[in-house]
Amino acid sequence: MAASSSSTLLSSRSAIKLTSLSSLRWKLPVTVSLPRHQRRRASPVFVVVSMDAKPTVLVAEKLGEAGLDLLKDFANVDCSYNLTPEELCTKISLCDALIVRSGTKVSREVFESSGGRLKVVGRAGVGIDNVDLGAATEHGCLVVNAPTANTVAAAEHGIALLTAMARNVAQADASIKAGKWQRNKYVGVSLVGKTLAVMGFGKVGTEVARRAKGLGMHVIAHDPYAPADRAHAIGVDLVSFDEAISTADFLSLHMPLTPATSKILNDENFAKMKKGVRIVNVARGGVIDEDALVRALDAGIVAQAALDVFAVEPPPKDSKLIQHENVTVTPHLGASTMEAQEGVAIEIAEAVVGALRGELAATAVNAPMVPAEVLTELKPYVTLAEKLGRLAVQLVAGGSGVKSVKVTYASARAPDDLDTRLLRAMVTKGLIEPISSVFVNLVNADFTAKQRGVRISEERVILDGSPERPLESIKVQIANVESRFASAISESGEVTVEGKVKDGIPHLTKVGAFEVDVSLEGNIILCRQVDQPGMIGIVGSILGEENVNVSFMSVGRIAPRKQAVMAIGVDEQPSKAALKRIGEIPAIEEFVFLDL
Ligand SMILES: NC(=O)c1ccc[n+]([C@@H]2O[C@H](COP(=O)([O-])OP(=O)(O)OC[C@H]3O[C@@H](n4cnc5c(N)ncnc54)[C@H](O)[C@@H]3O)[C@@H](O)[C@H]2O)c1
Ligand SMILES: O=C(O)[C@H](O)COP(=O)(O)O
Repeated sequence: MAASSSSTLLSSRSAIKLTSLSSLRWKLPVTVSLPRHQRRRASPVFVVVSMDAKPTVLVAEKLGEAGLDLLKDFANVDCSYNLTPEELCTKISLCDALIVRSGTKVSREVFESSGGRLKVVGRAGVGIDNVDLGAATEHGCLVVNAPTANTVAAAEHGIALLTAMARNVAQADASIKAGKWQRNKYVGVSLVGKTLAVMGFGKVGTEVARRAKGLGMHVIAHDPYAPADRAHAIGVDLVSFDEAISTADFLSLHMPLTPATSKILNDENFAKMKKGVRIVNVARGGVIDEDALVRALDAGIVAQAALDVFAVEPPPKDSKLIQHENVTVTPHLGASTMEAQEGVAIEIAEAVVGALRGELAATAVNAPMVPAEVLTELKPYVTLAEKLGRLAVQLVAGGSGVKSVKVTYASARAPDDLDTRLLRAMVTKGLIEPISSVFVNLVNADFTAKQRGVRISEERVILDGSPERPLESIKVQIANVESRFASAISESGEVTVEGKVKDGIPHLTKVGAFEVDVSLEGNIILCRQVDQPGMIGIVGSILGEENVNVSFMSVGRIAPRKQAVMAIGVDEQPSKAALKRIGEIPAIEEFVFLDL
């Protein structure tokens, strides 16, 4: 062993930026509509959808045909539009997945009403501000979105609003239809040479910037998280918020609605803008304080605004903002092109079907993600991690209360070359599922551990040698507990189990201080006995007489003729009578049956 590093990883994660990762496929454990006992036996990585139980997907807002066709190949699809919140809560308990656009609030009540059946929410679009992500995570429900298919549509709509606003297209159209011919009234402003500040330099913002440069505008951008070199590559300077809003002739908003961006354009910030600034918003209505915008329009600070999105949708008919003569509005049409809707429908249908199958598309917003190639390599270790968690918790004596768990990964890989989030989630699953009715998956593992007061720390032991395998061993230790099997307590005082993967099969290799070697298939009996000849035969023949098939046997001892721990892998659960007979063997000091 060359070095060791230690860290506590109980991080909670609400969202992951995926722009650069969209070509990868990811997987996670999600189980659909299976009875608990079947779920537990299923591979923790891949979903098992029972052949006679097709999942049900509720499509609550209109979705393109191509997406519906994809869904129908795999699931029962219920297209029910315009549901009231109450109707949605009633229906949801019969659904494994829900697909929405921006018009449906997926509230905490929806998750609570699902009774644990809802496993995936698919947002057919980008913004997930209508989905209660915290509640989804707490309920182990994966949220996926379709972040790329409507980017160009939104950018084109932003440019359409920009140009239409500058040339009063909507107002002039209304005027001529009202029988007027007002050429002097609708003199516009030119775009060429003007400064456009793109607020939020993500997917849509970048496409708007490209197009605006093509119109001859000087484009700057503000985005605290965007890399400057990406902006420079298309000739855009990243600037501070204050510089952006104070130097722009035009502002185009492209940031998400978050607590930090809510009402970010307010009285204070309108006061910093150039008099006569023009504003386009195809992001989210909530990023503007709408009352403050009306004041800024009335004061002439803002000359014009073009808005596709509103704090409340649809906005009240008598809204001063909507009725303002210098405001151009569209009813949240940014993503509404034939092409974008077809693309979004396919993108979200693939993500939802993939998630129901156990494959997590790159668009998960509330789960750690593990690339498929990493997962393939980690798969046997994932099983090992879960089984070690199951073994460790079953070794704890009732009433002890599991609070502090340490997982140690021994690997020749560099720390940043081994993503342990999936392994940690599976240890957590193994620790918690046998002692609760909670179904734990990659989405809710950290949350569930935290909620139950279980602190899981991780340690890396960096081994010398060639890092061909991702891991050499995993050790799970539970501190400050009594054990049902005293020999499982290591010298340092924790219930300790350790395992390795051999020929692709997870093995238990250490219990407490005793080295054993038994494959983690079926169930395990651990016995501590005085090391003496014939013990394997005695226990083996009792199990044989009771028709229990032994798959593996291994004896670990401290020294010859002293204490030894025998680990026996059994295919079936031995009867009480068989276990009693084993317990009655004089040399056996303690034993425990562990259900894997
Ligand atoms: N009107 C529509 O129909 C329509 C269509 C698509 C997207 N949208 C909305 O447009 C917005 C952008 O979508 P996207 O696909 O480009 O998302 P994105 O995630 O690719 O980009 C958002 C960018 O905003 C940046 N950002 C975050 N906080 C910020 C802050 N405080 N100030 C400035 N920038 C900040 C992020 O770093 C990111 O680069 C979202 O709000 C989305 O919901 C609307
Ligand atoms: O966030 C988005 O993707 C857009 O606002 C589009 O929303 P929509 O799907 O309701 O059109």
